[in-house]
Amino acid sequence: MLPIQEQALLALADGTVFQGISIGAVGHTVGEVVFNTSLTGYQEILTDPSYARQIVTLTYPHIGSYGVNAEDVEARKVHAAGLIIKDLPIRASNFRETMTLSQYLQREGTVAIANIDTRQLTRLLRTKGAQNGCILTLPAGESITQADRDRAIELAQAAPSMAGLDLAQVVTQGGITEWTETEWALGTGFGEVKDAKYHVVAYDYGVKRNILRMLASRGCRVTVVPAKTPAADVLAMNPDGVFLSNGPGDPEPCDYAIESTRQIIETGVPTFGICLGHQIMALASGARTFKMKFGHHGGNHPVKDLDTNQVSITSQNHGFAVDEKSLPANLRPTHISLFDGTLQGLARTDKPAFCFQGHPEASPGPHDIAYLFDRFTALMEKKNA
Ligand SMILES: NC(=O)CC[C@H](N)C(=O)O
Repeated sequence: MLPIQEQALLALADGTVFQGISIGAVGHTVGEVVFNTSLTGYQEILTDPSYARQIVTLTYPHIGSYGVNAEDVEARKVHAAGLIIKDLPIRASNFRETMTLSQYLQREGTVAIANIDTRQLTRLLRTKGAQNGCILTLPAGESITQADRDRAIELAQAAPSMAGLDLAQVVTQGGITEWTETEWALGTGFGEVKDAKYHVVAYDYGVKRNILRMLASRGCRVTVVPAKTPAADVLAMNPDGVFLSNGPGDPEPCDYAIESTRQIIETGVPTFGICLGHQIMALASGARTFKMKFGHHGGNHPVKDLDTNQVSITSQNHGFAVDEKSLPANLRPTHISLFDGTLQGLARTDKPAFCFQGHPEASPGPHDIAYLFDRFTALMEKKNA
């Protein structure tokens, strides 16, 4: 049960205002309002660093029913700027639960709103496109005035646009760390990589832990390095492969990442990029990116492998995409979205480098396309043979 039911407003930059109840921290938050269609995984979504400066609307109506635990996190803290849901169940129940979603949001200082007609909101975002918004909490029991509404709208309108924002350098970790933890399994929990076969250097632009775990589960010892690490420093570590992580914001202003990626690919070291990493690899190869209308966020996106015609149901979370018309001759499309035909995968024809726009580590989501991790280890195997 919630201790106090503070009220809350959700205002969009276009002037639309929704009224609901506060289920998180007191105060206000601003960010780009996006919708995610995943049925489960609210804790992984909240902690995904790619959601920095974004307020996430979950379209599944009941959120919070299994509470939160210490394991289902993709980073050490909540990165989403806020949360919008329809219904917070009165009771959370799960054998792994350590606290309720509401307690967690309060502890993390995350402003969140419930009792919102998320269908209406999602249709609005789908028709008009993603836009900035503000969640403003207000004391319980007091009537909400027009001045409160106007204040929330003004805060939404004053928030910076996502286009042009380099957020990778904001969320990247400070130092160099070694990652050895493998994937979680019921009964055994997390494991440790033993007798690692490959050494991978992973650029952290806001990396999700499950990517590192899936690499570790495939025999990789992973050295995680900050976003601005020069290519020369990475190459000096003698990696078998280099990984370019997911991350928040617009890929285009990340010139340091684009330049180091260009240099690394040039040397012929096997390179794999996911999401922001995919966009960085494309930019480093001479392609362009653009801002999508409302992006792809969810766990039910069909993607076609153009080499095999196989369709995978994938997890997605991106607001930018690579422009197919801008591809240079040495960048080959390997996957497309069956939702809107946008590019989902690319491979260099001249170097052992490939990338994927969606999330093969799908945490949460289906693992149909986890074969991309095996493709990466196969490239390293071939290089070392
Ligand atoms: N998940 C990601 O890495 C997102 C990449 C980028 N920030 C986008 O929105 O397109």
